[in-house]
Amino acid sequence: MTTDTTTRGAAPGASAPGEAVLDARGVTMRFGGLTAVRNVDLTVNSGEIVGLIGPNGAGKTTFFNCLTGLYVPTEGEVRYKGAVLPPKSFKVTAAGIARTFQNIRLFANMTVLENVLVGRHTRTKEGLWSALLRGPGFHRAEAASRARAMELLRFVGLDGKAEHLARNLPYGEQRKLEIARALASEPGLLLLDEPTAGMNPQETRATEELVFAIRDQGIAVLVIEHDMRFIFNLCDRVAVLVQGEKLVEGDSATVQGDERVVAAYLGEPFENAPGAEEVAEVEAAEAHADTPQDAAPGKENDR
Ligand SMILES: Nc1ncnc2c1ncn2[C@@H]1O[C@H](COP(=O)(O)OP(=O)(O)OP(=O)(O)O)[C@@H](O)[C@H]1O
Repeated sequence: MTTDTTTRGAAPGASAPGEAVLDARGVTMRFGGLTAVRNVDLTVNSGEIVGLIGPNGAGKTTFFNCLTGLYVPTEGEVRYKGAVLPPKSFKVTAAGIARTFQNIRLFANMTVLENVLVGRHTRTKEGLWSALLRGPGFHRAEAASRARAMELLRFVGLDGKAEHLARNLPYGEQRKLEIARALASEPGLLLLDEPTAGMNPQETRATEELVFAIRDQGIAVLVIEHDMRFIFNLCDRVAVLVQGEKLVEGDSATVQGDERVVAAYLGEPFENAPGAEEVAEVEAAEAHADTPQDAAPGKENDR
């Protein structure tokens, strides 16, 4: 893991321990006749990594979009550090919530450093005139922004590639760059939408460590992911959405042991797997097959 420990102090957007950073209540999102998210409550406290899991189409990304101002929920309320969120994504980012997307959304023809600098625009006070006149204030702000962007690139292990074009980075590094760009807005809450999708096991492990390091800086994290091992290793709490509703919420052991989750989600890849009775029948048949059959009447010629 390439995390630079010199950047491990509290992040600018860090919150007091135990503070409710995100408080979503009764969030419902309807698209015409389809209710994609129904009456979902979710809190994320400072210092926490919370997972959001559920089968495809369960409403996870729609819920994220309701948290980040991309959608205005049909019903319900989302608060960030006690204040109701404005219904515009750039205002949500300015308030302190940053996100990455399921499909990577980098500026492919810009450099790695430029991508992170773009992420800093909500924290840059210099206005249009300052940029046009390029006075000393502008140069100071620009130097500070570049220094912070380089610090973030060091944090995710991409400082050696600052001048590379984003499109030339390998896939796993593009995902890291997305995270660095999100961190550039100095959030108090980071939302990660499938951060390990398409990654190999080493990249997934490195992402896990990166998320822990982000949490250690005082940034709360809410993560959607289909990789269960990643989620259960990483998260303090996990909420399960099924058909738009929150089915269960709890620590990893609680969620993993919940039969409804096993049935609705964890069991899904094995949808056609035999039930307990069928397993017992097969085991009995196998045990029977292992016993010598030669003595069975009428079976001598069956082999
Ligand atoms: N803009 C939209 N208009 C209409 N229906 C939508 C829209 N966005 C999502 N949906 C529907 O809402 C439901 C939830 O979709 P969503 O993408 O939130 O699920 P998800 O849990 O993120 O799925 P996945 O794990 O596959 O990404 C789906 O039935 C989807 O087709």
